[in-house]
Amino acid sequence: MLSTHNSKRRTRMDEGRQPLSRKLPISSSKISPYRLVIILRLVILGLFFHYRILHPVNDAYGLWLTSVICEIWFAASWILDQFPKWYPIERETYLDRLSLRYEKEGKPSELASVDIFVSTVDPMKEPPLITANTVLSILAVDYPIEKVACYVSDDGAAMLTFEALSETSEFARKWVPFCKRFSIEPRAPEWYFAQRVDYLKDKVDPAFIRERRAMKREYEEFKVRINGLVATAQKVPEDGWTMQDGTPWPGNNVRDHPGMIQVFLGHNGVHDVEGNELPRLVYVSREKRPGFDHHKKAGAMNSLVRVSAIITNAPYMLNVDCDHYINNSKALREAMCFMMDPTSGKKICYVQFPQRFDGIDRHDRYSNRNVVFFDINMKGLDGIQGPIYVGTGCVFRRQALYGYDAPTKKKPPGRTCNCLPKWCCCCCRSKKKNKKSKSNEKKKSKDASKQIHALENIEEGIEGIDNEKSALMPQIKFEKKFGQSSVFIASTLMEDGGVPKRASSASLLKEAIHVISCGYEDKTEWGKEIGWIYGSVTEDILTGFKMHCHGWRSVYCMPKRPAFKGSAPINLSDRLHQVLRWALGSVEILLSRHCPIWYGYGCGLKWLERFSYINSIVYPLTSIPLIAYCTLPAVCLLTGKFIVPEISNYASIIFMALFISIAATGILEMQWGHVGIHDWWRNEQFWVIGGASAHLFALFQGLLKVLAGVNTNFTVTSKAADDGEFSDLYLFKWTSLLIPPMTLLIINIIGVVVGISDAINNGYETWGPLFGRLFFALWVIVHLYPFLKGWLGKQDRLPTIIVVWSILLASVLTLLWVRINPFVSKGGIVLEVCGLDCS
Ligand SMILES: O=c1ccn([C@@H]2O[C@H](COP(=O)(O)OP(=O)(O)O[C@H]3O[C@H](CO)[C@@H](O)[C@H](O)[C@H]3O)[C@@H](O)[C@H]2O)c(=O)[nH]1
Ligand SMILES: [Mn+2]
Repeated sequence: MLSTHNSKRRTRMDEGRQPLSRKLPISSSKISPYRLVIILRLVILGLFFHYRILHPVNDAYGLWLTSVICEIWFAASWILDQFPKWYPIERETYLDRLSLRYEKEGKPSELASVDIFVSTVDPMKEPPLITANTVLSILAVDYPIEKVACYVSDDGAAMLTFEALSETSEFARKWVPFCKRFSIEPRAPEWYFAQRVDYLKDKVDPAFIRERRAMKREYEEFKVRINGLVATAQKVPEDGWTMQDGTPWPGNNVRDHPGMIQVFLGHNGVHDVEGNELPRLVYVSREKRPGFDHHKKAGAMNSLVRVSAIITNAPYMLNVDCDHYINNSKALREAMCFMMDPTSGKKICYVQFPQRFDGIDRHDRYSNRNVVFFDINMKGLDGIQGPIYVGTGCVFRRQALYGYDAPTKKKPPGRTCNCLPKWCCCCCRSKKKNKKSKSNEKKKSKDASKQIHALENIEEGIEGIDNEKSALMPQIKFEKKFGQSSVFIASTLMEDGGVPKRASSASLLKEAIHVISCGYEDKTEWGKEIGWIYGSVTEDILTGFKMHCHGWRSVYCMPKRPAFKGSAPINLSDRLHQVLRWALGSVEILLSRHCPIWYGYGCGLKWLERFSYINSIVYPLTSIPLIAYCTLPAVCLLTGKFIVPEISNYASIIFMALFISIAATGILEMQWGHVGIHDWWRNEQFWVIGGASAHLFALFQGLLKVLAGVNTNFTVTSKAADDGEFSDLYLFKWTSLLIPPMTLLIINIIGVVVGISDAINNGYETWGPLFGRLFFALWVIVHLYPFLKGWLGKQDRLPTIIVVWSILLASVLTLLWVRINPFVSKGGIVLEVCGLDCS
């Protein structure tokens, strides 16, 4: 008896020493044929261009040239997209080993602390109830309470958000213990109560049923209070808002207000209804003044980095958009399986989770889920240097955000080397090495003591400064880098996080206000080398790119139960505006100094990773060849010319082979990525729709910004609250983004009509060549089909397909009728239409 118990304990201890996660390469039966097909496709592509370039179309030289140029561009962008998918991997985590290792019985938990950032800006577009749900899911996360702090950044300085947060903190006192007692999922009440529970099936505990009902009622009342706040916030009083204690709300002028910080939970004995502590909840609205560039979301995030460093200074942080709630309460533990791994953890800058969504129509008409990206491309990157950062659902290592290089055995941390070619870097390092190691010892002790002295002058003394880093940089250098807050600087030196114990909360709060003032970042490296990087509305790509350039690696984590879920714009116009913003962000990076084509050679960035970054910023350029290529079929049908000459047998074999290899890569990719054909097809369609509209506009706006200095703004996408099921899908808002795809659609439909009627007029011998052109035009039309659906909307309850066919049929029949009309003689069509024989 005793011995079995002992051996059990021993295996458990062994288990605790095992790795916390494992790489699962894709099985070779799936990946080998995939790679083979890619190589074949490359060869076929070579033969294809060989044929295309040597066989111009003499009577339609312009058409031929345009099409070949477009094809070359498509081939190049295919290469950029394809090769980063060469080594896809998946991963597995072992949460039980994590807790065996870091949560030993009878001892306090050794899991690392995490600061969680939520960003919100406009309470009208981002309803407070949604933000509240996100905050609740964070407060109730399955992690030691004292190790979690939630910071909400309010860029809208809205009293509504502030008061909603106050209500939320009150409701959390009941919600958090309920979640933990019954281990429910997800811990965002709106989504939890939207799930159905089958009380009969699982013999559910009657106590649970009772409490669930009571909690549901409580939540309903909470919702009523929040909606009440929203209702009163609709009309601004003449002299602005006043708070409950009668003082005016400091944020009445959104563009000109002081920094505001309020700690709601996790201090002076606010406990939940069961008497337990709650995680900290902090409201932050950074200072705004006219004449300052606030750098949108990136600026907001950097303020939170500093505030959190002063108040809690956790070594890790998670950031989520206000609508991305925690759907899997173990999400933080999942991330820690990578970050806290004693062997491989140290080199990881962030753990990115895929974005998953609620409330998207079943057909996912506008490819909102982005499944191909999240399930194929990102897994590919994970096999190279790690996924790109997508802006939300990402756990960072704080030190990696401070602009340090990834640790290596040879290189001391703290050295940065960008932009210089490798040989230069190497030679400068080897030269300096000798000198440094000699003087290092002396310098270290001297600077460190100076450092400590400087810090003791401000309120708090600091113990446990990382001597090596402070030795490398004197105080002045730190201030140039991080700004004038010595408390913040001191915090950056504590690699394992934590704040000095002697600090009084009043002085800390004063310092926290200081670091969110709008001049704080002047003449520092914030946004340039450290924190979230400025200069693009897609700050995410840039921020992740910088870290990869410093040699860090990132990790893609896909737990079975999605870790986070958010909402996405489901109507056509909002979706196009979202894609427009993303593409614009990419163009901004393309034209900036951080362009991955030029930037960061000689550092840790792997070349396939670079390919992928290049791909993610040049894709808006593809809109031009794409639009040209989609116009070609219509032109061909109208003029009776074609982009290839009379086809030989050899040529038709090549064309078929190319077509088959394209299909084959797609199919094999779907297999290893576990993506369905439907999602894949949506992705293809939206690639054309977005390319023909949003990407083109982004290109022009981006150029305007660079050439004329027109500023780009961050149009926040609205997060629908709880109005009717998908009512939004059919919402049609006019925007000029719709013009190019609309035109493409119309000219191609006209082309088809003219082509068919022409063939009818000229007898059946012309049907052969017509077939090629028709196929080409239909290819464009099927890709634009979701667009057509969105455009026609729901007004006419007729199924769209009927509308399309009736337009087509009607036109063909009309023309036919004109052709066989016995009352007119056989002149040209044009003459016949007017009904008079003028000759
Ligand atoms: O001045 C601003 C503007 C925006 N935001 C926040 O930024 C987030 C993203 O905005 P959203 O309109 O939802 O953009 P999406 O296109 O849905 O977001 C994706 O793309 C963005 C990059 O364009 C990333 O920042 C996001 O994390 C990512 O989810 C929201 O939480 C906003 O509150 C701010 O905090 N301050
Ligand atoms: Mn969003």
